[in-house]
Amino acid sequence: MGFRADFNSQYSLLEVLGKGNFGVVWLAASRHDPSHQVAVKILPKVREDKSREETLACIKREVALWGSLSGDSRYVAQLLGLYEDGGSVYLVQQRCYGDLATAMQSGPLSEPCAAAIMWCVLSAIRDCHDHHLAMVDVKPQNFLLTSPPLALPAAEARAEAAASVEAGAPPSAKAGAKEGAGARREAAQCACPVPLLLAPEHQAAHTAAHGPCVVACDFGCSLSYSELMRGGRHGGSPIFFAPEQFSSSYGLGVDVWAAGVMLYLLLSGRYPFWDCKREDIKPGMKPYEVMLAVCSAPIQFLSPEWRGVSRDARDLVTRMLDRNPATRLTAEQALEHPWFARWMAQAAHGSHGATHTADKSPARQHQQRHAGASPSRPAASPSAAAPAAGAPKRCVAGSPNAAGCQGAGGSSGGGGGGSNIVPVPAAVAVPVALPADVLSCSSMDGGCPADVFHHAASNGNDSGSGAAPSAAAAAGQAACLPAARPQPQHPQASSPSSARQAPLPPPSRPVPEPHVQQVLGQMLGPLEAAGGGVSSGSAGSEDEHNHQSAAAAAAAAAAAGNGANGGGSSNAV
Ligand SMILES: Nc1ncnc2c1ncn2[C@@H]1O[C@H](COP(=O)(O)OP(=O)(O)OP(=O)(O)O)[C@@H](O)[C@H]1O
Repeated sequence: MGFRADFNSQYSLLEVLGKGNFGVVWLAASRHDPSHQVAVKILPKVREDKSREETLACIKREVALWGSLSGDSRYVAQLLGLYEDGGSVYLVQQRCYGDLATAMQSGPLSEPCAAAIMWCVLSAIRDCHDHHLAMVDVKPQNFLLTSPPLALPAAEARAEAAASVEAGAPPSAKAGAKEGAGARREAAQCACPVPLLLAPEHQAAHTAAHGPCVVACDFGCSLSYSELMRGGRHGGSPIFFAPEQFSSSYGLGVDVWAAGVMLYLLLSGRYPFWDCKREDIKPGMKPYEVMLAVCSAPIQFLSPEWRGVSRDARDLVTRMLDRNPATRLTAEQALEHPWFARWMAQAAHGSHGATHTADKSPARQHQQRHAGASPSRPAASPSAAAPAAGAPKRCVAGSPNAAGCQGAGGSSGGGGGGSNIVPVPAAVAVPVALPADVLSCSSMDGGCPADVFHHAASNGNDSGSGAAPSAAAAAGQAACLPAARPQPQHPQASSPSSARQAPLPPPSRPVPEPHVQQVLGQMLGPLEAAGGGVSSGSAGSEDEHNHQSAAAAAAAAAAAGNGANGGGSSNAV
């Protein structure tokens, strides 16, 4: 593949950090400077379900897409070295500290914490879009912490603290019913496992040298713009799918939708269309159950976790979860939402400010404009009302008729004011079980893993009818697990005071080895030549954000006979 062949003389493997579907991620140290630690993803050159050539094509494609961003975006895990031997590929990358999904297991986060995280998520998405890439698989599992997670008090401790706040009623909690609810929420129920915007002593330490709190990883499902124009491929994690993702073509807006689902999760610990906690989502939900809920269940903020959450936060969630991709916020617009101005002021002044002078995007300028402002509410402090732990709960998606989504509900859908969703093929209604948790990247064609929808659609039935009645009934059956499980605890969880003693993040941004650019240059060449549309510069017009535009462009390209096929197969490598 043209990668370096001397991995073993450069690095020594220390311990396993995690396992993915295809490889193992190791912590490794440089042999020249053992204090220089990196993460190394070791991928076998042959996978069970495909040939060596197909496997290598998959790896090359992901590396090329990732590499086109890494280096240009500080919100993406940095790709530092590329090695191979006879049996494996070694992707040397920035050492991170677990994924966001794990870090947020202890429940909803405070608003400043969620804002700091979402700022990084949207910035990563914006940078992807500037490079003509759709991330496609935006979800907490694909954002890694850049510094060790902080220990949070156990759920019980937070509930206790909540009770004591109720009893003792500190001044902030007495300020008014509304403010009191917010204070209790922030104090006890919501903490911040990510070292940013925490106690003042932490904030002071988060100087400009410290980078984003989370970075994006895993570009295996990502699509270049021309792939989107050709109809994309059905990759990603269905529960994070935008409505248009259940149809044949979509655009960059799917990433903002998925980030909206993430924001809802960060603030409430729940998925937006199911009234149950994240860990209680029923495994094995059918694709059409997911689809009907995503396309038609109302977005509500009724669960107790939303009490005390600001109107701005809800407004941003609602605008990111706009079912019409043409009016949905772009990543850049989302970054300009007042909610960020409110909570990110300190972060902008500290960890995001001084090091971003080269970033001239409007979002960046907006961020700089607000760098001196003070947040109107204090950052989270330890204590108040944890949600009642785990009462058995039925999880029901909202009414399929509550909001329109053409194609999803047959005669019952389509009333939703401007939805331009392409009718969903009936084949999608074939009850194919989703992967265990409907959270995993479920697909790639073109040599990558098979997709539930691809699988369903491959029976050739492309008619837009037939899914609705039974599917609509089934949507109401999307259920939580029958009984809630205990809240998972972070292994280090102990007490608020131990949280305050957690180590600070590493200060500097890792620098790629010199060979990386050269190898990537060789890999990006074919991608671009194939019309991959991967760019190292910024562009990203409004049109590109609109899947209608993508479809129109694909149609025009097809008319011009340039090979757009609309069939969703990748030929990028
Ligand atoms: N740079 C990193 N630093 C620290 N830990 C990492 C890093 N990259 C990945 N990990 C850990 O390793 C685990 C597996 O990562 P990997 O990217 O292989 O899994 P995955 O998301 O399932 O990807 P894929 O579906 O492509 O196999 C992650 O869950 C994460 O905890």
